[in-house]
Amino acid sequence: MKQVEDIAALEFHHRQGGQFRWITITTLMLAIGTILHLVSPSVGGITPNWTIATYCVAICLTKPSYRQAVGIGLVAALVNVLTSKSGFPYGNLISEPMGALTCTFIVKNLSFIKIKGHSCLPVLTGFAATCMSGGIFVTILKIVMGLPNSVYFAGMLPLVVVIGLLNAVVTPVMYFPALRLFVARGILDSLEEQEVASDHSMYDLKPSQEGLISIEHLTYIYNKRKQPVLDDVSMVLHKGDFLVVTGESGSGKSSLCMAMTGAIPHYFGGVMKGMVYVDGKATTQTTISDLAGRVGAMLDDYDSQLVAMTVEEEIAFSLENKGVAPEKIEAAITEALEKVSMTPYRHRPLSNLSGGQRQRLVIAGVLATNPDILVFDEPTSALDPEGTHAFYELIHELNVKYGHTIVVIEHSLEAALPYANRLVLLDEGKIVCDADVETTLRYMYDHDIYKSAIPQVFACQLDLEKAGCTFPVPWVSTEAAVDSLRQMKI
Ligand SMILES: Nc1ncnc2c1ncn2[C@@H]1O[C@H](COP(=O)(O)OP(=O)(O)OP(=O)(O)O)[C@@H](O)[C@H]1O
Repeated sequence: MKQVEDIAALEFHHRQGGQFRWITITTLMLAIGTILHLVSPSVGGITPNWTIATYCVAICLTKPSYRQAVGIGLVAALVNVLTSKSGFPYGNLISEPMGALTCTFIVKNLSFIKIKGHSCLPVLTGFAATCMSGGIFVTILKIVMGLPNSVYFAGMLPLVVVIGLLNAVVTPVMYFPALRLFVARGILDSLEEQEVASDHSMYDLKPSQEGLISIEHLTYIYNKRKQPVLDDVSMVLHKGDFLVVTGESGSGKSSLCMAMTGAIPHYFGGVMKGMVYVDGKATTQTTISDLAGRVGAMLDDYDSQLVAMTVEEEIAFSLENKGVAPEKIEAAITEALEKVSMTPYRHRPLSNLSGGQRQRLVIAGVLATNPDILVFDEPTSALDPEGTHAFYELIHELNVKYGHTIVVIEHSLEAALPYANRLVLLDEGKIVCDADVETTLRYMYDHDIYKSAIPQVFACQLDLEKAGCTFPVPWVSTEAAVDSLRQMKI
């Protein structure tokens, strides 16, 4: 395990949509391979195996998993079966997946072999995959067609090696222009970027502070952006916190929320520096689905999180999706509905629910897997004042009664702050204040940052203080103001 000296400098690159890149690139390369296969002249019966060369290029470029490699091999086999003039082309169905697996094995294990800093993978894969695939193909052909040993050993196998050598030349000849093309088009990272890219498995990553979520020197730049949306952000979320994050539009609140759920860096494309730890584990060493069991998120357009027909089906769907055992689903639905006071609506169709009830249902779906941390991105933007109040009462109960740790991204602070123990202020991607509610509100006022969001009742207290008044209790809510005035016997 490698030690990390400076976590602020540790990078993680991810290109959005990366999970489908291998399909795009392989399809394109195999199409080129098929055309070359059909039109290229053979010299003395010898021609490169274009299909293998092109899928080797695709595999070297996209580094697919072994399962994906089998898929690539099967597509290549189908192309070969359909275009082959051989007496028994069906051996391709075994030989091509084996060739693609060989290529993938080399890409995963021998990438350290370089000559003068240049990757040898295209040469190695071109040769080895062709020998493996060709060797298997001619062996099957010999058995099925009953060809004599002399033809097999003196003719077929040497021919496979010769074509392997040819492919060791044509594969790099295609690889480097293809790499330049895909990098120029923004589909692939350059080789230098890939060096530092998205593999942190070799690092020994541990948080320097204890907490449910520990964010350390996090800087994040979205793809095709130059400026970071989060700039050297550090904070710790403790068990039991009710944390409100606020700031001007575009200050990076949602991005911070995405970093806590793992969507940054795993889903959104971009460059992340620094680290986010959830339960002591670096998010770059965890998958989004693992994180979903620890951090439940409700997005601002929460309606898009609803997919089923009835309330019960909706929660069951979210549980099945997270791999919960069928025998545990019934009890988990009952418990989640109880927590959000939706038990009587269990069999209701979603179309019969109000906006607030739909939101409660999304929360129930999130709660069903019992995550410790709940993150809400602008949860009240579509609710009326009554709905907003009911929402915060519910979240408060989840916090104090059920022990969930809460993070809320919020513009309208009036309703949220009475329940919060911390208020974090973001400004242009930086945390400029992380303190108790009163301190952060005062900071906003004194530094003229997002002053318009300060609850009116607190702004009133600050104006009265300017006129020389002092109060025993900060007016973070109307109730607190009344309490403060009562104590003063006014
Ligand atoms: N997927 C994305 N790709 C590129 N840029 C993005 C992406 N998402 C957000 N941004 C940019 O990042 C910056 C911060 O956005 P973010 O949504 O985190 O801020 P915010 O404080 O939540 O804003 P708002 O209150 O308006 O929702 C903005 O300039 C935004 O345009």
